[in-house]
Amino acid sequence: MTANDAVLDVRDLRAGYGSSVVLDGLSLRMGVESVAVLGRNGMGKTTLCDTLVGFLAASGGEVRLAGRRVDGLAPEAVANAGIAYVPQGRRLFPSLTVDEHLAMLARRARGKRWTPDAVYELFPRLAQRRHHGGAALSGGEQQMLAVGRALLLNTPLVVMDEPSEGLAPTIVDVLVDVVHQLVAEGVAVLVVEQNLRAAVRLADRQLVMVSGRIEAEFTGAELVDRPELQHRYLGVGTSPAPAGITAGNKREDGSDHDTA
Ligand SMILES: Nc1ncnc2c1ncn2[C@@H]1O[C@H](COP(=O)(O)OP(=O)(O)OP(=O)(O)O)[C@@H](O)[C@H]1O
Repeated sequence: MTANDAVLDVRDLRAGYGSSVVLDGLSLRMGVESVAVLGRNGMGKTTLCDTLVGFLAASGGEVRLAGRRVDGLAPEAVANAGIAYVPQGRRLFPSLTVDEHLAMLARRARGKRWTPDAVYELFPRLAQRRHHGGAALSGGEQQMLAVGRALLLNTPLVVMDEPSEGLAPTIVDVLVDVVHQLVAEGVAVLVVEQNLRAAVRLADRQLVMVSGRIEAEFTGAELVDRPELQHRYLGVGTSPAPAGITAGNKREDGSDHDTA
């Protein structure tokens, strides 16, 4: 991939909070593909997402989307430039229904690939719950809505922060299918993941973040069979991990684990 055909090209990105440096010269480049960023708790994965989408100002470096600088733009301008965000915790409005969430973006989605109807077709479960408020949805339904809302922006890049967190395996399957479908349709997907098994299924390349930089890159299921690398990069124990391998000290089956 050359600099010209990169969808996302991040160079020497620096960001943090006050005097605390979190992103310390992070570089990554991706084309139309799905890429996962893994790392222990506190390594700066959410900070990376927030900086890419303009929630947090970079203190140095560059972020280019299809060659165009987007660092320094406000979140809305970044979304308009072409990066949609599915934030950790989904950030939905508890008092708005599913329909109302999608209606907010319906006008700008008109005539494009992803409209509210297309989102309902992708997630039939969401269509059944269209008149329910955000607070009445299960964790899986909330994640579908958060993804659907991002799709309505019809951007060339979607950034997802820990999309599989707390989801039942069947919902993770749905998420994996959606990400593959997006890539097949020409949309790049950058996913931050704590869960190695989910990361391997969601993305062809896994980048490991250590101390605010990308320290290593793996492809396919390389990391799954290498406990010593998991221990080194993700902080998981050296004994064989159970069904789901989760970086740091987070639980695989989070408290909002659901079967919806
Ligand atoms: N709003 C904030 N103000 C100050 N420090 C923060 C803030 N948000 C995060 N940090 C610090 O920045 C560092 C990176 O946090 P970040 O949430 O980006 O890591 P992470 O890799 O996403 O971890 P996790 O998986 O636990 O969410 C941590 O040391 C964290 O305490």
